Amino acid sequence: MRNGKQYLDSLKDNRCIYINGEKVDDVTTHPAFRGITQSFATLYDLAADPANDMIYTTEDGTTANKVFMIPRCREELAIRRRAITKWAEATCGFAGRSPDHVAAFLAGFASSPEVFGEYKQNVLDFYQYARDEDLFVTYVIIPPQVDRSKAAHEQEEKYLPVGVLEERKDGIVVRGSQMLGTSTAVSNYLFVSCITPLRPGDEDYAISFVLPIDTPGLKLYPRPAYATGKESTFDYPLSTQFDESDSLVVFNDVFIPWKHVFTYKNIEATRAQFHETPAHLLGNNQAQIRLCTKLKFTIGVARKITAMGGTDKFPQVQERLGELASLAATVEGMLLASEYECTVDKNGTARPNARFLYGIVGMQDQIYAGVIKILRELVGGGVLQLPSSYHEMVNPETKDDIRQYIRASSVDSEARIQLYRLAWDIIGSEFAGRHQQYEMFYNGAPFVVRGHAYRNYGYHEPLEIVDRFLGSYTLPKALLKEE
Ligand SMILES: Cc1cc2nc3c(=O)[nH]c(=O)nc-3n(C[C@H](O)[C@H](O)[C@H](O)COP(=O)(O)OP(=O)(O)OC[C@H]3O[C@@H](n4cnc5c(N)ncnc54)[C@H](O)[C@@H]3O)c2cc1C
Repeated sequence: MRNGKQYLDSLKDNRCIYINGEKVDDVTTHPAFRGITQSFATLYDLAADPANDMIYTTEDGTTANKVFMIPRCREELAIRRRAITKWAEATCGFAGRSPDHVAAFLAGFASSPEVFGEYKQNVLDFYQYARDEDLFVTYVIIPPQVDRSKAAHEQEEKYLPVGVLEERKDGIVVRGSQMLGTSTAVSNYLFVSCITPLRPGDEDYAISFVLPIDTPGLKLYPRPAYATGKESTFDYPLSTQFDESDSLVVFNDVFIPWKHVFTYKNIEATRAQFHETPAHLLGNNQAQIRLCTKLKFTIGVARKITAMGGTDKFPQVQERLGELASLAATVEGMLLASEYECTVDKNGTARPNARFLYGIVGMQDQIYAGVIKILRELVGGGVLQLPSSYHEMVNPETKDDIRQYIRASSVDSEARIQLYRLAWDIIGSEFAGRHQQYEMFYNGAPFVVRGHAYRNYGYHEPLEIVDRFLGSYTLPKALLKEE
């Protein structure tokens, strides 16, 4: 189990990241990444402290972080959920790609290694290595947006999505790009593959591999950072601490040794790694645990704001709070149902129930947007009736006005501004806007996630009920005789 300092030290390598016209020298000190690296360091400290109950004994007898656990029964899913929740609470659910997300995919891969055929030992070895070293692995599994109506091999140039350029005795060389590496800039390893359906002819893109972030030829181009230029956590509590960054990832002829290859020019294995193993289920289970915490946090902010402004006494406001409660409870209920109704597969891995898990995944964009809309409604213009920064709260020429007019009857000016600033970082800042985009797309476009819900519902039961009912009546016998 590594601690926060060891995590920070592990980031000081030769990674190649360009932002705002410059190459980043050290992500742990650069203003765009300093906040999030500190936050992730806190997660590692938290996990390393036995008091937080995040350490388990692995099947090999070593000790590791529970986020890497392969759950074998319902109780182990619950144990894993409690560990993931600890991390989610430390980031208020606002770090989508904390290290537990891809750890869940790796655990899922390693639990069904046969899916990887001749590369299965590579998968097992890397899982064990990542688990035992407590590595932070991120992923890019979506081809870049160029022309979505065309297959990978039909794009106007061969290496737009990442593909095999050369096969060598000791490994492969890949070229191209992939979107959109959340937290990749501050992680240790990257898992690269393609989760979107591949077609015959796409074999060069039907690959999966891992590589260290500082591999020569790997370049990251992050979007603008929301922490940059924000001087104070008091003014932007989430932007300054939890902006995990999203990067376009470019592979300029990158060498991958065979030991790091999981699937190779194999369309079926590249699909099956996600959906025949429990990887997609366990990864999405982690994502829903995080979402649960985020919704609880957001609802807590709404509850506090309405109490502070005295609006919670209005029945109309209570109704809106009730709506928030229903939305959050639905997510939590579906998460727990997926755990309760889990099944143990042929390899002895507990798989969260797909009907409930994908049922909620398919609604996530609407639920999150709904929660944000209600919070917007409840805060009114209060989130904009704030000074531009904390400076006005301390400047002798302005502080008395601020104290006098930005207040609530129950708390002082500072507490009110602090809470409303937080609300703005949830609903209105650039960070907030990106989070709406994240919850809508991180798992695929809305039509994709609802496709998962459709495919995994299990229609035998409803069809049986309908057929039984239809079978209970026919045309009147007398009429049939007349025919
Ligand atoms: C904040 C954020 C973080 C992300 N982090 C990661 C990450 O860490 N790793 C990673 O691999 N990916 C990540 N992604 C990428 C994410 O997986 C993709 O955004 C997602 O798969 C959807 O692809 P797209 O954005 O290219 O949208 P598209 O697939 O281009 O879809 C955009 C819209 O076009 C329409 N459309 C497109 N194709 C079709 C079709 N076939 N049929 C009907 N309508 C269609 C739909 O209206 C759809 O909503 C992230 C995305 C976001 C926004």
